[in-house]
Amino acid sequence: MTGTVLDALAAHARERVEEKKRKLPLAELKRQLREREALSGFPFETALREPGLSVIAEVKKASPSKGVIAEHFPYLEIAKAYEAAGASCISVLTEPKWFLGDDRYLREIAATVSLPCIRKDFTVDPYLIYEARELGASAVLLICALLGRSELEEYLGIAEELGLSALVEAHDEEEVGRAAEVGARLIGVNNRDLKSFSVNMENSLRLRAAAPDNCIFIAESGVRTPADTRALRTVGADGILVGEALMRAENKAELLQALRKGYEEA
Ligand SMILES: O=C(O)c1ccccc1NCC(=O)[C@H](O)[C@H](O)COP(=O)(O)O
Repeated sequence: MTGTVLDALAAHARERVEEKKRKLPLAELKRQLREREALSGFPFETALREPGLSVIAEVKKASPSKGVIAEHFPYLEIAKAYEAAGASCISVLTEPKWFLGDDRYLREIAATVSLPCIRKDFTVDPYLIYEARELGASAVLLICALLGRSELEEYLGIAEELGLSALVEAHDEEEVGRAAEVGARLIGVNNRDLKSFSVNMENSLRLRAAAPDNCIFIAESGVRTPADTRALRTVGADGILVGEALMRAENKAELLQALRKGYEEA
């Protein structure tokens, strides 16, 4: 990859969108959506508002930083195990090149489990939001580093219209401020530095205070121990987004329970 990883991911996402539009133009996708039942009640956000630690469990086959995480990848079984373990929501990667994700994984998981799912992708065009709805998602990820203020507002508006929640991801104070200004109700702070790939929990611990008290605040990346969730509670975080640690855990229920216990003990 040349440039930053995020630049490469975004450039490839733009190419994917053009290909998707050639296969199914946006007007036709919108027409198909009009025939579907409206999504009401913002199920993703509602699940995250439950008391206690909210856990968004990620179905993640590979990543730019770790390469292949799961050679054997029974994605439906993994999603069902997350549901049985008591996760609040499921994150499904659909980025195909570096995360080895697939739209099909999202469609099938959303149709199989009763937990709300977020489409984890690099949303660089409204098409991906409409498509997320068509695939059965209840939420999309909007990354501040990829979207200017007006795009963030526009994309949030589209998500809202479709009944989808938007998890707005920030890495620093400026991005948290921008997320708050555009009215994001769900703000995620990523602990992974996308240039060095280093993970530092301090990022979400420090930035909680920069986000509005009444937003749902999610710590993303590198969360793996009860000590992490204990520290997150002390700063007032509401939830976590966990990929690798849960993917590698033989007993997902045990890890999830331990993470919740750490949070409750704080
Ligand atoms: O995971 C990566 O290597 C990565 C690289 C570049 C951009 C994004 C990346 N990850 C996306 C995520 O947000 C994580 O999958 C998610 O927060 C879970 O992280 P983890 O628990 O550390 O697997």
